[in-house]
Amino acid sequence: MSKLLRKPNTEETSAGVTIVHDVTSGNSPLEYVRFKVVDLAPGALYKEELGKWECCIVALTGKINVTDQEQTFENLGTRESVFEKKPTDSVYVSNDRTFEVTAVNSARVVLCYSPSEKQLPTKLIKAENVGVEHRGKYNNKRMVHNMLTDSDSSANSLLVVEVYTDGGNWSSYPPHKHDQDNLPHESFLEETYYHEMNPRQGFVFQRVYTDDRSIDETMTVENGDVVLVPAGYHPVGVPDGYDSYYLNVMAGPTKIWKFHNDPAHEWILDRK
Ligand SMILES: O=C[C@H](O)[C@@H](O)[C@H](O)CC(=O)O
Repeated sequence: MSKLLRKPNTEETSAGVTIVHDVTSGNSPLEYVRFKVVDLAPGALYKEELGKWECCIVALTGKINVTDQEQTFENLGTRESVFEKKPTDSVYVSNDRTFEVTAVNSARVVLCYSPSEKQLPTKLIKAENVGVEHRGKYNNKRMVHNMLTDSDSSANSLLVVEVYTDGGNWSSYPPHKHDQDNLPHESFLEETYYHEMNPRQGFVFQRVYTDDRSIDETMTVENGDVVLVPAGYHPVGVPDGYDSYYLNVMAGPTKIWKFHNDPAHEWILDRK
């Protein structure tokens, strides 16, 4: 199995708290992005001290309360399934803070991390304020929820988006990359993909490849899987009959999303 593909690896770490994914610099090739998926039983509490990391706490499904020990946000979350296809609530918590998440009902929480030195204010990113963007044409259509974009000054280095791609369509396509710290031409952002499928038994194909093909992995990605993108192009193809969801975390030395399309496939964008 590709080293870039992570299957769910559940571990109950305390009463009602199950870690489903925990991507760190210690167990991945990523240095700027950390990623965690946590399942919480009703009433369960997850607590974390952040150190020099900032974190976007996403109420992926279910309802949660979040506190940074100064502010408390209650009943966050808008959906029982990501395939309700509506934005959800998130909370940005900066470095050197401690946060607690408590489940109001059964909840899945996604924790998105990137390095941070300058402490910024904790911020509730309300679902109603999440930008919804429809991209693409022909069989390249997808819908994007922009939770933390590169133009959002709420975070130091973190970008978080979620993408919906209906069956028979491609996204993160034409293939693009952002693996060179070469602004203004291209930025260097590492990336993770957290995937869900509807129906659950579905799969997508995701390729991660570099110009020199030093990385060239084509993966069958299933519900709940994570794909790591340390470098390279990273297109996703969705079979007919299934809908794809993924949540992206991106971070790098500069919080600018300046990608470079694979020249061989950029013509896709020119179709009338
Ligand atoms: O670089 C960003 C990620 O590849 C996705 O968020 C991608 O941009 C989604 C899309 O535009 O299809």
